[in-house]
Order: sequence, then structure tokens, then C-alpha cells
Amino acid sequence: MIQASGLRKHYGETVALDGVDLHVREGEIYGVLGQSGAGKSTLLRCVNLLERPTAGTVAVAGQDLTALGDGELNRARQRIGMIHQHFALLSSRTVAGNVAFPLEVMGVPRAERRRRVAELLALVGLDGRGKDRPHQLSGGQKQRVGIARALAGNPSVLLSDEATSALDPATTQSILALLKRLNTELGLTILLITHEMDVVKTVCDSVAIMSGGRIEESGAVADLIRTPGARLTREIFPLPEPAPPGVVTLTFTGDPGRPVVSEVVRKFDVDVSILGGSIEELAGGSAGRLRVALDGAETGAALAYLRDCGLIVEVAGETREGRAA
Ligand SMILES: Nc1ncnc2c1ncn2[C@@H]1O[C@H](COP(=O)(O)OP(=O)(O)OP(=O)(O)O)[C@@H](O)[C@H]1O
Repeated sequence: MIQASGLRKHYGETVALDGVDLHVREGEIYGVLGQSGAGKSTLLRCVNLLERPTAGTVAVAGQDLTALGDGELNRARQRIGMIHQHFALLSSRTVAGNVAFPLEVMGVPRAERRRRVAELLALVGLDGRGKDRPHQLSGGQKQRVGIARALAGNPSVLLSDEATSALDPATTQSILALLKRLNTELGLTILLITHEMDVVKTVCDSVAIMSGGRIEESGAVADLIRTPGARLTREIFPLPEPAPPGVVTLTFTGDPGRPVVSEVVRKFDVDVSILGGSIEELAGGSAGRLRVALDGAETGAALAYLRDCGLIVEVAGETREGRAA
């Protein structure tokens, strides 16, 4: 749905994007995670060409935006909604007036605008709040107005620029739940940028980790977690690094369906000490990482058994290895 290739963006001497390739599939929620200055906002603004990249191409829904003239680009942008960290609402307009704004720009007749605005406000849970002014709303409600406005043109893609960064944790969760619902019900493809791992954990199907204008790691969250050595896994399930030589790290996605650790102890001449670990509920299901020390005559056979059970097994100091379930 979104295909960016070889994106570069220079601001004078500053290289904000240093050759970025991004592939967002239709219907997924894709998160770009990175610290301040990593280039996330620049990437997002290059996707809808609010910023023209210094080099590279961007295609959305098969249309190469970088090849379009201004008129065609404006029409293409109507199919790309955007929401912002600080909501960017017009304080002089009512809630309904804010949502109606893009419809006015598109030349939608008044009666149709009213119908559409009412529909959009109901969709984001703001039924009956159309006459309010933005200052009468909470942060979460303001972001709901921002989302309704972004959906006015029936976009196939929604870009989210740190949309939950100004919100408290409970409100963040309610806005993420709304985005997930819109993704599922409308088939909306969502590209969001964030510096919060919790956002990635809660809603993202895929992720790119950015640093210094480059993508360091990208892919489906479930695939990355099963990739030995992935940075995403280490950040979601932090454990002391590096592990002492011989210590074993077990990573798993989904429910193993049986108590594999106690099975190993019963089946093999081996003792297992649990040194640390955690289990997280991710958008695509649960996943976990456990650090253990194995001691006994059948350690090798026990590790082979754990691999056969579908766990990713990494032994500190040995060559990385693992296999899919
Ligand atoms: N309009 C601009 N003019 C000059 N430099 C810019 C401009 N926009 C971004 N930069 C620079 O580009 C780099 C990447 O900035 P960008 O805002 O894309 O990062 P970010 O990951 O979104 O960070 P933040 O979360 O703090 O916004 C930074 O060094 C920033 O100073």
C-alpha cells in the first residue's frame, strides 16, 4: 500500500533520511519506532510529500506521488489522512466545523457535509459533541476529532504523527483501541510514528526501528521476535546483556500448548534455573523471553527438545541459532 524506496532528505548539512526503504502492506498497522531526531517525522512527511524528498520515490496505492504535479498530488493526498501529536484543531471552529473543513475544501455540498460529519463523529465516539469548541474537550476527545477529520475524505491510508504522545496512558490505550477498530472495520492501512514501545506492542503488525536517518531493522513483529538477536526482541523483553557464557535465552511466540520447561526437567537429566524473563501480550498474540541456566549430563538433548517444541534457543557464547515453530 505504501512503498518508499531509497528515500533521502537533506536539510543543508543535516541528513534527516539516509536511504530509507519502507513497505507497508494493505490493511496493516505499521509502526516506525525511534528516538528523537531519528528521522521519523521527516519520513512521515515525505510519505505524503508534505516534504519533497531529496532523492527516492514514494508510491501510495500504486501511485508514484513523487512523479505527480501539484494538482494531482492534492487529489492523491485526499486519500491519505493524517493525525498529529497536538491535534492541530482550529480553535475558532466547532468540533463539527473542524471535521467539515476538509469536506469544504473538497467542495462537498452542505447537506452531504452535515450527514458525513454526523457519521464521522459517531464513528469516533463523539456523537452529540458537534457544537462544542475544541477547548471544551479533553485531549483524547480532541484526538478523536482529529481522527474524524482525517477520515473525512475516505482515505485508504492514515498517517499518525505521535498521535498519543500528548495523552495519559489510559487515554492512549483508548485512542489505540479506536485506531485498531478503524483498521479492522474500514480496512484502513495505518502508518504511525512513535517513540513509545507500548504503542508498537499494543497495535502494530509490523515495525521499523529508525536511528540516524536509517532503518536498522524492520518486518512483521512476530517474525522479528523469532529472529535471534533482533533489537526489537531485546527492547520488548529486556534482560541483562550480554548473557554470561553458556546461559540460555528462550524466546517463544504464542502459547506453547504444554509446560515445556517442566517437561524438559522430567525427560532429561538436567536442572533448570530461571534467571529472568517476561511475557507480553502483543497485537498478534502473546510472546515471551526466558533466561535460564541448564546444568546436567543431558543439557544438549534438552536444548534440542526445546527447539523441537518451537522455541528459539540461544546459548550465550555459541553461534546464533533457532528455528521456527
Ligand atoms: N525543517 C527542518 N529543517 C532543518 N532540519 C530539520 C528539519 N526537520 C527535521 N530536521 C532535522 O532532521 C533530523 C530528523 O528530524 P525528525 O524531526 O524527522 O526526527 P524525529 O525522529 O521525528 O524526532 P522527534 O520525535 O523529536 O520529532 C533532526 O536532526 C532534525 O533536527
